[in-house]
Amino acid sequence: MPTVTEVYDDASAYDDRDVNDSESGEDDGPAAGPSDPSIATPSSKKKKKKRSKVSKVLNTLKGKEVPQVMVDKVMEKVNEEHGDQPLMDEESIRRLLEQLKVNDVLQGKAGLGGKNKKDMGDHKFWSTQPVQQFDDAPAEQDGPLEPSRPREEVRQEPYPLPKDFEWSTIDLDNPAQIKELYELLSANYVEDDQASFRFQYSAEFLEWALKPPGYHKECNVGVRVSSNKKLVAFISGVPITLRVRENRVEAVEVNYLCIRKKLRSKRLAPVLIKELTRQCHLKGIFQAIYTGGIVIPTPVSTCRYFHRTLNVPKLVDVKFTFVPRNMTLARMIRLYKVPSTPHLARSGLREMEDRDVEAVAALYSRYMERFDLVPLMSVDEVLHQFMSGRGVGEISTVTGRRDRQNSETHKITDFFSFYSLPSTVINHPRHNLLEAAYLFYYASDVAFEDGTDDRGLLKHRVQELIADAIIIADQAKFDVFNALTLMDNMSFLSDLKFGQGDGLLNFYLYNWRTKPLAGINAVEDRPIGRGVGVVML
Ligand SMILES: CCCCCCCCCCCCCC(=O)SCCNC(=O)CCNC(=O)[C@H](O)C(C)(C)COP(=O)(O)OP(=O)(O)OC[C@H]1O[C@@H](n2cnc3c(N)ncnc32)[C@H](O)[C@@H]1OP(=O)(O)O
Repeated sequence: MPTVTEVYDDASAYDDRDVNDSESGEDDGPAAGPSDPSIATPSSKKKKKKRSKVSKVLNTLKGKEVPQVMVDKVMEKVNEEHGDQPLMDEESIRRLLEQLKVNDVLQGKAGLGGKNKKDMGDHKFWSTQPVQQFDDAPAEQDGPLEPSRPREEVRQEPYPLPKDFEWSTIDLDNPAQIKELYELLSANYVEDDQASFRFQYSAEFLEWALKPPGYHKECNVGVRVSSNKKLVAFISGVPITLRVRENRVEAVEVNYLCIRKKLRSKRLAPVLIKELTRQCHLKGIFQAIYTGGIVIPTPVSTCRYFHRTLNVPKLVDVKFTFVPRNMTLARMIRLYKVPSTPHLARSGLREMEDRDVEAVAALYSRYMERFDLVPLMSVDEVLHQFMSGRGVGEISTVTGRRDRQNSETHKITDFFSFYSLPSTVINHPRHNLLEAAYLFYYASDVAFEDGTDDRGLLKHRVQELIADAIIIADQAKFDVFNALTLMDNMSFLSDLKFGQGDGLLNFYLYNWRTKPLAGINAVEDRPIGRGVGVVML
């Protein structure tokens, strides 16, 4: 990983251009689709007619999947008779179709991106689990779906595996075993719908993610082929203390469920999940949090991925994004150009250090009160989450202002953090790796001043912080900066030129009932995005 230190040091090279400024003139529409679909026609009557035509075409498509061929067909239909002045561009149409899909999913009608094509009621495994089912009434009261049990009432022997396979606890203190896990995930973990990109967690990153304070080694559950001991499946759970609305919940964060491609669709996943659940029960843990692109019973919230383009030529080359019709590559490069030095370098932005950890922990705890689903972190956990990931691609910064009483000391007022998670570019002649940065946690004490939301002060501050995160990521040669519609992210995504992605991430709670939390939809008193305050690695 390139280091970022020189970025902070080079404050003299401070570039005063606002990261929001489009240098390419007013006609430079957003390239990767941050804007709402627009219909640019002069007369309102004409507009109405055209809109109804658009909705007619779109309505016929409700509930279906959105392959490229369909986008092309709709584009052709919507734009026919409009010659040089198309009503809607490709990206807008795709997004509208995606939106229809989202609505269907939320209504339980359809799966996403072909990931679960079966009927939503037909979940042989999940219908037996203590999770909210699709047709359950919204939870009146928060709490567990089934009671915790004493250790002696928990099944003592492992679940049976198909013959030829055996259980294997992955020892994270053994570099050879971490390497085996890395190899399993590199070849078999999460891919996008088109199988163009696959997450590539490094071995060091996995070690960091799977060894937080108090982790249980038995919760790294592997499956091997008995004859040759090859690792073919894995699931993990690390301890996490959650606040779900007003309840404190001791849980595990489940991640890295993976089965070798050749062994898919053999109902091995439910066995892995049950075995991990058993291990957790033996430790006295009866709740879990997990995320996934798949829709199963029942998301407590759904967030969308947004992407801030950095390396335009590469992203176009690998087809992560495309040059829209009304744009050239050169204009797109100008549009996404970022300054060379963080703006806050002047006000003390620097890498986080051990001495900051207590202040960051306090700032984090107070800031996270803004959301309904958050990890509660001890000082040790803050140390682990924001400092121990350093060598493996995590970048954490703090900024602050001088203490009024003592001009020598700084008071930490803000922090932000992001991490590196590259993806393998599958079958590309020139590029092997997409270097992606993912926004992690951040906080600002501006949130604690009265009326800051009304005056837009917090929005402004968070925007400054994330603009700097983008600059640092750009300097560190990341190709793209990703964020989800959670925490306060909605307040900067569009201004900082994030484009809406195809991917949705569903959040799930195991054995905990609560009403849906704000994600892509607002919920009661919470605006869009502001329910979820959990970022999973
Ligand atoms: C108290 C402690 C509790 C701890 C446990 C809490 C729960 C944790 C839950 C796990 C959180 C994981 C968080 C992450 O890591 S999310 C990342 C998931 N991993 C990947 O996407 C990597 C690539 N894919 C694969 O390796 C396989 O396709 C996997 C392993 C995902 C499924 O393998 P396969 O494709 O060969 O399927 P099957 O025939 O064995 O089994 C089919 C059954 O499995 C259900 N299924 C499929 N995918 C998922 C999924 N992502 N979450 C939950 N359930 C899933 C599916 O609905 C069906 O059940 P039902 O619909 O018929 O009922």
